[in-house]
This record gives sequence, C-alpha cells and structure tokens, in this order.
Amino acid sequence: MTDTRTAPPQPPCIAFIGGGNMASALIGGLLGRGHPASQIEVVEPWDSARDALRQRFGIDAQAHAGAPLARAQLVVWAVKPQAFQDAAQATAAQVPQALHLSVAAGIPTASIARWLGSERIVRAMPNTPALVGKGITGLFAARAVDAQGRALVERVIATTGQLVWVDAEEQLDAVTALSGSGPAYVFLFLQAMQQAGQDMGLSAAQAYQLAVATFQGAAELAARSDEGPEVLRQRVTSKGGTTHAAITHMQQQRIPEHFIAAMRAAERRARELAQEFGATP
Ligand SMILES: NC(=O)C1=CN([C@@H]2O[C@H](COP(=O)(O)OP(=O)(O)OC[C@H]3O[C@@H](n4cnc5c(N)ncnc54)[C@H](OP(=O)(O)O)[C@@H]3O)[C@@H](O)[C@H]2O)C=CC1
Ligand SMILES: O=C(O)[C@@H]1CCC=N1
Repeated sequence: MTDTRTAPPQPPCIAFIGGGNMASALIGGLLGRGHPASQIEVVEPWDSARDALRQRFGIDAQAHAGAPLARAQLVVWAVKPQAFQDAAQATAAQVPQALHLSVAAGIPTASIARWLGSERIVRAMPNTPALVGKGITGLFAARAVDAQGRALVERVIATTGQLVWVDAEEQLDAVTALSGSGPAYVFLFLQAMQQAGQDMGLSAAQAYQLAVATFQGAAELAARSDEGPEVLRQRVTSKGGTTHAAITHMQQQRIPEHFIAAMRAAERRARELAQEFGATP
C-alpha cells in the first residue's frame, strides 16, 4: 500500500539584509512562533552582530550576500536608509523572484524598485517594542503585491505585535513620526518623570518603577476604554487638585503644541531621508 500522507508545507525562507535591532526583533518573533531557524538567512557585515545572532538565535549569518539567498521567498531590508542603495545593488541579482519588505524609514517604493528591478515591494514602519512582542507596524504595499504577498508579510509582522495597513505611501511618514519614533518620546518622558521623582525625594529605582507602571497602566486603560483620552484625563483631574496644577502649567507652556511640532519635524525628516538617500539612480 502506498503512503498517501503528504509532508506539511515548508515555511517560507526569509532573508534579512542587515542583522541589527529591527531584524533581531523580527527574527525573535518568528522563532518564537515556531518558524524554523533553518528557514532564515541573514546578511550582516559586522562580526560582533553576527556573533550576537548566533548566540541569541542559533543563526549563522553571512558577511556578504551570496548564493544561499536564492531560496528566499521574502527579503526583509533592515539596513539604515543611507546603506540601502549599496546593499540593494550587492544583493538584487541573488533574489530576482522574492517579495521585498523594507523597514527603512523614508525610502520610497519607487527607489527600491529601481535598485532591485522588482515592483513586488511592501514598506513597513515597525517600532522597537517589537522586541517584546508589543510592537505596532504600519504597512504599505505597492500595486504589484498580490493578496498572497500581503498575507506572507502579515504573517511575519504579526509575530511582533499589531499592524495597520495604509492606502497612501506618504502616510508611512506620519506612521514613522508617530509610532516608529514614538517609543523615544515615551522614554524621554520616562526620564523626565524619573528625574522629577528624584528631585521630590524618591530613589531613582522607585521613581522609575512608578513612571514605567504609570505609562503601562494608562496605556492599558486607554486601550480597554470606550472613552477617549480627554475624558480619561478629566477623570484624573480633580477640581482645584494636583493634576489640574500640572496640566495648567503644561498648557501655559504650550507643551501639546510643541509636541505636535516635534512630531511634524520627524515627518519632515522622513521626507528628507527619501530625498537624500532615495533620489539617486
Ligand atoms: N530602530 C528603530 O526604532 C526603527 C528602525 N527602523 C528602520 O530599520 C532600519 C534598520 O534599523 P536598525 O535595525 O535600528 O539598524 P541597525 O544599525 O541596528 O542594523 C542595521 C545593520 O545592517 C548593517 N548593514 C549595513 N550595510 C549592510 C549591507 N550592505 N548588507 C547587510 N547589512 C548591512 C548595519 O551595519 P552598519 O552599522 O555598518 O551600517 C547594521 O549592522 C533603518 O532603516 C530604520 O530606518 C524602522 C522602525 C524603527
Ligand atoms: O529614527 C529613525 O530614523 C528610525 C525610524 C523610526 C525609528 N527609528
């Protein structure tokens, strides 16, 4: 009698160009969801970064793009915007059939398509909480990407947290300014809250614990609540009380307006990156 059982389909081979922070977050997420290490290829020029990938994930990264990349169905571009064009030129010939997923800030699909000779491109803007499975990623797909391609990208990105598709590529600059850079804004606030706590007599450890738990708790409350942030803020703000004193000071100092202006600076910088590192042929 013949054995009619078929082997389960092999998970796709995913190649990472650049093996730094963002690649590590995605690789960690994939392995955590059972994606086999044997189905991951990484190209990373730094010895120390390759050692870190080996120790952390048991993955042998390559120093240069080479023949092993030919089996990749998805290539994740996780290099800095300024390194993208050189990396693309060194790699394109090895990956003619692949779907491409870029996490580089600013660099437009038109530039990537020119460098790679392929229109099958999805751009992603993740953030570093991806490292602990709590990321959120904005995604934009070029027209040549079909439903299967989108599904493959979603499968990879979902291992690091939530995702949001945008319809217009320019919206990715807003995503970059909001959630891509956003963790840095939170960390700046955490530093300020810790400093203020210390100035008022708490230890550094106490102040930090209080500040981090306050961000976590407030974010969770907002995520679970049907009410918007204004109502949630009013609930904290007793008439004539301490919160009122703090919020009044912030409003007098125009902190919300400055904060919005800061985010617009990030959005502008994303557009500049496209000009500086994406406009070349
Ligand atoms: N960090 C973040 O919060 C976020 C980052 N991004 C985007 O992710 C991308 C990567 O950022 P991040 O992971 O933080 O950067 P890292 O510097 O941690 O990692 C990128 C790695 O790629 C290496 N590299 C450079 N050139 C090549 C090449 N030709 N082939 C292979 N590897 C190469 C870099 O080396 P070298 O140092 O020599 O360049 C570096 O080790 C950026 O484009 C950024 O815009 C997006 C969202 C959030
Ligand atoms: O600062 C940057 O340019 C990248 C993109 C978003 C977060 N880090």
